[in-house]
Amino acid sequence: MHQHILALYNSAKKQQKLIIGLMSGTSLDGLDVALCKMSGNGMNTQIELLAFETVDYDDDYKQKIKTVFAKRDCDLELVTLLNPWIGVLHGKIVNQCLAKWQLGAKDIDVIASHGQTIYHCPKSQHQHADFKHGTLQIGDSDHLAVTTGITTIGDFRQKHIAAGGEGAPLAVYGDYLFFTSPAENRILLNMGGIANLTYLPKSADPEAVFSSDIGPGNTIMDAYIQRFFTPLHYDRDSLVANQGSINQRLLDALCENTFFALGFPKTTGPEVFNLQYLATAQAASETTHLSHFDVMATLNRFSAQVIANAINQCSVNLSNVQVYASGGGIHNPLLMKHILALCPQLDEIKNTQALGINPDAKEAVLFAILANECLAGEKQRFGNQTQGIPNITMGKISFAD
Ligand SMILES: Nc1ncnc2c1ncn2[C@@H]1O[C@H](COP(=O)(O)OP(=O)(O)OP(=O)(O)O)[C@@H](O)[C@H]1O
Ligand SMILES: CC(=O)N[C@H]1[C@@H]2OC[C@@H](O2)[C@@H](O)[C@@H]1O[C@H](C)C(=O)O
Repeated sequence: MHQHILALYNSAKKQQKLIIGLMSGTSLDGLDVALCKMSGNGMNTQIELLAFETVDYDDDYKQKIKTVFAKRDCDLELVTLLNPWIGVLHGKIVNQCLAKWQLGAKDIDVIASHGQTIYHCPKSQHQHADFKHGTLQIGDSDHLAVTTGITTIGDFRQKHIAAGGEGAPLAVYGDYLFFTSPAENRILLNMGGIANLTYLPKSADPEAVFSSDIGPGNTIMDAYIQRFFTPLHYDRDSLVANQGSINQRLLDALCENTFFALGFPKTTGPEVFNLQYLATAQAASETTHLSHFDVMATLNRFSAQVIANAINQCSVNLSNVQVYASGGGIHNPLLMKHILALCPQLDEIKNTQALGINPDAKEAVLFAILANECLAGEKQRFGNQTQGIPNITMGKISFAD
């Protein structure tokens, strides 16, 4: 037996494993690195988040990725070069974190690497008869494995598409295994660049679980700030949006899109929700004259409205629903205030810290759970195939040598 197969076999049998989850999301802000102590699998999954870092990307990284990110036309040579470059860069970041945590490569069972999404196009978006859903993450796992000396599990989304899903959201798998509770119906809401949610019934009935992208979280607000408030990258503490007023005509135009009429599950990305999307809505509503502050106030409300609509749609006819939020959007006070105001049935929106997981680390932790399932999982029912949740394990394995 090959030494790495044996090592994986031994890891899979271990009572406790150390898995590093890596997430680099659509906001391009940095790499989230979550050191997870994991035991069990399936519904018995236990996680202790031992350490967490977001290692900010420098401007050079952001510029390089933005050249190809969510672009239909781009330089294929650059994509080819970025794929290993990001893998190596992520590997070096892991090495820095390990040094800081005083751990060595041998202490870690596996790395779970999401990679960097550069394009996502479900069929509802590309509408090409010859093709099914498509998604592309770069930051090759072989390069991560060689750079760190740690077996790396990556490229999680392709299996999901191969088995009938859209390649996202994958959060539902980890959410179901770790956050399901007989005490209450739960909505796990993540607000990164794109917002998504998972509904977890207290019955734990896989048939009733569902998950979907919702629409923009921070992505259009971030793009607007980066364009008009250089050198800011986002509207920290809603300082800009707070200075403007919501323009109802622009808000209505922003809400006019076929994506919102689609039922759950559905997925999207900055390929759709971007500055061009805003420009089209401004032209349609004759609001091109608005101040930057009013545009930001309206964009903030737009995100809140689509998020609140999704929560309300999920929780109709249900009592005892608690929402647990995560992702960078929880730090945007105006966004949180609007969402709560638009969901009158909710007394509060908690965050996943109340369930023991740092809300900024949640997505990275979720990929660690997917890797744990790839390694130690058994046949598990997660959800209903027609709800875009095929019963599969995900991830491709890269050895270090
Ligand atoms: N203090 C803050 N005030 C306002 N917004 C904030 C604050 N902190 C973070 N954010 C927002 O959160 C974003 C980052 O969120 P997060 O890291 O969850 O995104 P992501 O993981 O890249 O996205 P996705 O989940 O779509 O892949 C920032 O770009 C910013 O818009
Ligand atoms: C293709 C892609 O990278 N999608 C991301 C993105 O960011 C949020 C939302 O859109 C979600 O669908 C997904 O990430 C999370 C981790 C998921 O798959 O659950």
